[in-house]
Order: sequence, then structure tokens, then C-alpha cells
Amino acid sequence: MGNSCSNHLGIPPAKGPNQVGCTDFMMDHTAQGSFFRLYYPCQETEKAEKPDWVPSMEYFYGLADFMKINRTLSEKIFEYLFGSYKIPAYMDAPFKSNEKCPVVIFSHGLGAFRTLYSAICAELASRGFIVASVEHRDESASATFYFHEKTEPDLTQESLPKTSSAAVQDDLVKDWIYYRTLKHGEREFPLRNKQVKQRADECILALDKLTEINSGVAVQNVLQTQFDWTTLENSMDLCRTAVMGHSFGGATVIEALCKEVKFKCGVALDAWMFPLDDEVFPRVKQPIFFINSEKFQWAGNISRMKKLDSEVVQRKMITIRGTVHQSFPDFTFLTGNWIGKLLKLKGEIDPEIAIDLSNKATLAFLQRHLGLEKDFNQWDPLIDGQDENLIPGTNVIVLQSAI
Ligand SMILES: CCN(CC)CCN(C[C@]12C[C@](c3ccc(C(F)(F)F)cc3)(C1)C2)C(=O)Cn1c(SCc2ccc(F)cc2)nc(=O)c2c1C=CC2
Repeated sequence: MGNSCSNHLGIPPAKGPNQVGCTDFMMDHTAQGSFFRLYYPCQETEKAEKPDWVPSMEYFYGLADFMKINRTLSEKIFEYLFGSYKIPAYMDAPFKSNEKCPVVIFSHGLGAFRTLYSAICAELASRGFIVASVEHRDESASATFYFHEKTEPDLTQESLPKTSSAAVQDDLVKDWIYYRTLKHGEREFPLRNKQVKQRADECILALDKLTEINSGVAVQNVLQTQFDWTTLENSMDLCRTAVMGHSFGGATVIEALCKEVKFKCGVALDAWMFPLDDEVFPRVKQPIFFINSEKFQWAGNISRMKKLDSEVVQRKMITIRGTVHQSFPDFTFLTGNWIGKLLKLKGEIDPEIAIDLSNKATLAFLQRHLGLEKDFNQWDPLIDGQDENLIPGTNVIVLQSAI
């Protein structure tokens, strides 16, 4: 088309002063354990590889199920469209920071998984944060897995034991958990409310694991990675922790703040408020920042956010002009303009400008409420929506009676 494509396709590199490393952590061989991708400031390094954006085909299968498109067709499309993308971070690069890092726990949206918000998580890590992007096992992810030991005797022909006792295989088997669709006639709220509670518990468990790792306790990681977790001893400032999430992950932010006061503040990206009980709202005491897209929000959803308005604690809201719900996950960077707009993966605004505004406003809010001594306060005006591409509060009309 016309002049050559000006915007290179790919996840934009982080803008902060630190190089970014990433590695994966899985606590044990159960679906109840903690599973997250860690993004962190790392040493300058050439030899480390940038990992594939989607770690294995099962995630694409799950995504196809979630999108209700046929697996084999989608396998080709996803592989062709997204198979070769790399994450803007170095896998298992050695951790490096000359100061204690504040911590963010990140919660993905419905049908997503831990790797899909790398532009946001890598940006925070490049600014000196340690970010754990949780992969939820509540059946809201497109796909996720855990291991279980296959200890039942394996009596298949080729492994007939030489000895009398049955051969016991203790190799690890990956069990996949796929997205749970709503059954016909099933009411959505009970499922989503149960899931948001599990999601909050999984964010709290991830924080607890990071706390153990920070204290130098020897922590087991059942994933065979080349990362040395002992280098993270005494690296985190666990008085400065926040919880952040997109859509269903935004509801998870509210639930997690309510359950765990160690989370000093929350950032909810285009939050989907439906899964939350009304009785949660008065029990949240921490500052919250709602960063909304222009197209996704509606009066009922906004009026639930407004139930969290407070005179005594900071509750802020901005809307980014020209954005859609998918302007926050990485997909928004990975297709050309017209297909992106067709699939509603792109809005009118340049995706990199949108995510840059979201990230800078987030950094300013985190500095303010975690008491950081950085220069993120330069972006304070963004918290009040002072930018040509921002709207203070919301573009959605909410009837006074609905609040
Ligand atoms: C028909 C399916 N139906 C399911 C209930 C609605 C599906 N849907 C709209 C979609 C996700 C969409 C998407 C992805 C990915 C491509 C691709 F082509 F790029 F792969 C295309 C098109 C399909 C836009 C949403 O659920 C929106 N949404 C999301 S989307 C989070 C997500 C999921 C997968 C990703 F790869 C990236 C991000 N997270 C939430 O927490 C909530 C909602 C709605 C309410 C709460």
C-alpha cells in the first residue's frame, strides 16, 4: 500500500533506562500452585534469547476455543500472523539492580494468559520494577498448564520391566487447563465471582512467593529454567507493592486490594466490574487508578467504578481517546492497520502512543502511592487527564441516579 509501512510491526521496546529480563516460575506440581512470568531489570547482555511471545501451540488452541473459531484453521492463522513474534525482553538474563525494586503483580484478562501484556510489564521493569504476570488457573485463561508426576506403573509393552516389580515412571506430564465456556443456561455471575476470588488469591500467593524469594528461603521452581533465583535475595522492596490488571484482571485488582493490605495501590486497565460483589466496594481502602478505553466502557460498568469514589483516599479515572479494549494487550501491535481495526484490535489512535500514555500515567500514580524517589512525577498531569489524547474521568454518560 502507498508508502512503505512506517510503523514496524512488533511489540514496542521498553523506554526506561534498564534492560529487561524475563523468566518463568511455577511453584509445584499442582493447579493450586503459583505460576507467573517475571519481568525484571537485567544486566546488558547479548547472548540471551528473546523468548517466543506465545510459548506453545496449546495457547493458540485455547485462544481458538475462546474465540469460538475452529482449531486447525486458527492454528495456521495464528502461526502465520503471530508465530514469529519475540518479547521485548531477554530470557533468563542475569538480574541487575543497584537499588531495591518495587513490585507489581499483574493479572490478565478473560481468554488471555501470562505473556500477552509484555509491552506493559517490560516497560515497568525497564523503569526498575519487578513484575510478576500471573497465569490464572481459574479456567478464565485461554490455556494454562501444570505438571503432575505420572507415578502409576507403566505396563506398556516396551517398558515391561526386567525386574519383577512394575516399572514406575515418575516423569512429569503436562496437564492443560483450557478456557471454560459458559454452559447453556448457566448464570454468569456465580462463575465470574468464584473466579475473581480465586484470581485474587493467586495474586496474593504470587506476592507471598516473591516474599519468600526475597528473604533468601530456598524456593523450588518446577520449570527447568537457567535463571538463578537466589540472585533476587534482598532485591525487592516489599513495602512498595501494587496490583495491576486488564479487564477481568481489573476486577481482580479490586478484589486483591480488598483481601491484601500489602498491596498499597491498584491500577485497573479497562476494568470489567461485573464479577465483583457490591459488598467489596466499601472494604477497599487503597488508592485506585482506572485507565479506560474510549470504546469498551458502558454506564453500568462506570457506575460501579464510581461506587469506589472516596473523599479520603485517591480514586482517579482517565480515558484514552481513540482506544478499544484490545489497546492494552500486545495484540494491538501485531497486525497491520486495517486488519487490526477490522478485528477491533486497534482503535483510531496509534497503539504505541496509547500504551505510552497508559504506562506513563501508571508510573506517575505508582510513584505517588508507593512513595518512589524517581522522576515519574513529571507525568502527574496525565493522572488528571491533561493531554490532548486523554479525557479526565470518562466519556460515558452515567445518570446520577445510577451511581
Ligand atoms: C467471542 C468470545 N467472547 C468471549 C466471552 C468475547 C471475546 N472478547 C473480545 C475479544 C478478545 C478478542 C480477540 C483476541 C485476540 C485476537 C487475535 F486475533 F489477535 F488473536 C482477536 C480478537 C475477542 C477481542 C472478550 O472477551 C473481551 N474481553 C477480554 S479480552 C482479553 C484478551 C483475550 C485474548 C487475547 F489474546 C488478548 C486479550 N478480557 C476480559 O477480561 C473481558 C472481555 C470482555 C469482558 C471481560
